Amino acid sequence: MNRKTFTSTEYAVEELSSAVHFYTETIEVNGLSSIAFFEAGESYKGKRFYWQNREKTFTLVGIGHAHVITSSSEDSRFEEVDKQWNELCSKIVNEEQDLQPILFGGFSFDPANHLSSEWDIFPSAYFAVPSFQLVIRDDRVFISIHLVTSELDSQHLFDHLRSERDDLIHAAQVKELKPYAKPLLTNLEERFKELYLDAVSHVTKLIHAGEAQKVVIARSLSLTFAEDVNSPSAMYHVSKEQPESFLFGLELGDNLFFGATPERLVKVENRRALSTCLAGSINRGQTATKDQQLGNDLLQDSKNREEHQYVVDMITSVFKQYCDDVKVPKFPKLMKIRDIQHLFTPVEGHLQKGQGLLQLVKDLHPTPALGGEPRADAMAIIRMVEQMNRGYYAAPVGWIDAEGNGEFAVAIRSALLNKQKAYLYAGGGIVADSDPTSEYAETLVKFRPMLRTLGGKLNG
Ligand SMILES: C=C(O[C@H]1C=CC=C(C(=O)O)[C@@H]1O)C(=O)O
Ligand SMILES: [Mg+2]
Repeated sequence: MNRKTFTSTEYAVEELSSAVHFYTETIEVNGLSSIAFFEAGESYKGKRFYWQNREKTFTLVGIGHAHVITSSSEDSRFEEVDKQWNELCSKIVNEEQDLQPILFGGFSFDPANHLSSEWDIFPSAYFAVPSFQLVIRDDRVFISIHLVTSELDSQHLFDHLRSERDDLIHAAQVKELKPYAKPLLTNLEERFKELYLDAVSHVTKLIHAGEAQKVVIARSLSLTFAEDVNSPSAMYHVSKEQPESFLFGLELGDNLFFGATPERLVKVENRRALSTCLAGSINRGQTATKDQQLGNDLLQDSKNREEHQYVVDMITSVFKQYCDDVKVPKFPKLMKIRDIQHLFTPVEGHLQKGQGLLQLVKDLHPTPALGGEPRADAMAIIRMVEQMNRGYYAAPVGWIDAEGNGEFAVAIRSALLNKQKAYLYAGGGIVADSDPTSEYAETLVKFRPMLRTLGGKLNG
C-alpha cells in the first residue's frame, strides 16, 4: 500500500505577517454568463472554481488565487481553515464594501485514508480566495478583485488587476458560448466491481453481527477519452444534465473535481442554519403514474426509511447542540431529480451565539448518508472494505464569506477529471436488509448524470 506523496510544504500554509493587507474592490456589470467568465480565465487553469446553488439564485466563480488556505491535518483541518479565514478577514482594508470576499473549497472525505490514488495532490482541506470573483445574486452580476499583500506600494499591483479584470469581463461578454461537443469516450472500466459486491455482502453480515447499524459503501468508474477534456466544457455539460442540483467545480493542478449534487450539508444565512437529510432512493418511473407509484413505494419501504432515519437522527442531534428552535418534520418527503427519487427531510434552526458554519460542517461530516452509524465504526469498516480512496467525493464542498454566511453541499454525483481521464464515484447506504445486486443497480442510476456529462453510458 503506497503512502500519499503529498507533503504540507507543497501547499505551505501562508503565514500572515502583521504587515499583510487584504484589498478588495467590487463593481457591478451588466449580464454575464458565469461559464463564459470561467472560460475567460483559461490562463489561470488549475486555479479556478465554480459554484451554483440548488435554487439558482447564487452563482460564484473564482479565477486565480489571491490567497490559499489548506490543511493536511487529520483532526484539526476544520478549525485551521476557520482560524486562517478569520485572521485573513481581520486584514480586510475597505470593509465598508457591500460584497465581501468569499472563500471557496472543500475537504477530503477521510483524511485518515492514506491509500495512494488519483487524489494524491489533494490536501485534506483546500480553499482559495480568488483574485477575480464573480457573484450573480438574484440576477445582478458583481465582479470583485482581491489582493492580499504586504508590499507597501500595492497601488500598481491593484491597477494591474483592474486591467486584467476588464479583459476578463470583455472576453466573457464578447465571446459566443459555443455549444461544446461531448467528450469522446474510448474506455470505461468498472473498478473493483467484484470487490464492491463482496464488500456490500460483508457489511450486511457485520451489521447483523452488531458491528454497526448502517455503513455507506461506494465504488468508482474510470473513463478514458480520445482527447483532453477541458474544465469549461465539463462545467457546461454538467450544468445541462442535472438542473435540480448544486453545481460545483474545483480545480487543482491538472484536476477538476466537479459534480451536480442534490444534497445540502448545511447553509447559514443571517444565523439561520439549514440542512437536508437525504438518503433512501428509488428510480424514476417511465410514466407519471408509475413514477408516483414508485415514490409511494419509497415512502413506505422499511429498508429505505431505516437508511433515512439514521441521517435525520444524527443531523437533528448536531443541530440541537448548535442551534435554538430546531425544526424537523416528522415524516420525509420525496425529492425527485432527473434520474432518481430520494427521501428527504429538511432540518433548520437558529445558530447560537459563538457558533459558526465551519463548526457545523465539522460536526456534520460525514452524516450517515455518506459514512454510517455509529460514525467511527462505520468509518473503520469503510477503510477496511472499500479498497479505494474517496478523495473529495462524499465530502463537504462550498463557500463561506467574511460574515460567516455560506453553504456547503455534499460532493456526491461527482467526478475527478484529469486531462484524458475521469473517475466517477457513487455509493449507497447499507443496512441489515441490503442486497448487493440492488445496491449495485442503485449506484448505476447514481452514476448516470456524470456519465451523460462525460459522454458515457452504462446499461442497467
Ligand atoms: C452516497 C450517495 O448517495 C447518498 C445520498 C442519497 C441517497 C443515498 C442512498 O439511498 O443510498 C446515499 O446515502 C451517492 O450518490 O454516491
Ligand atoms: Mg440507498
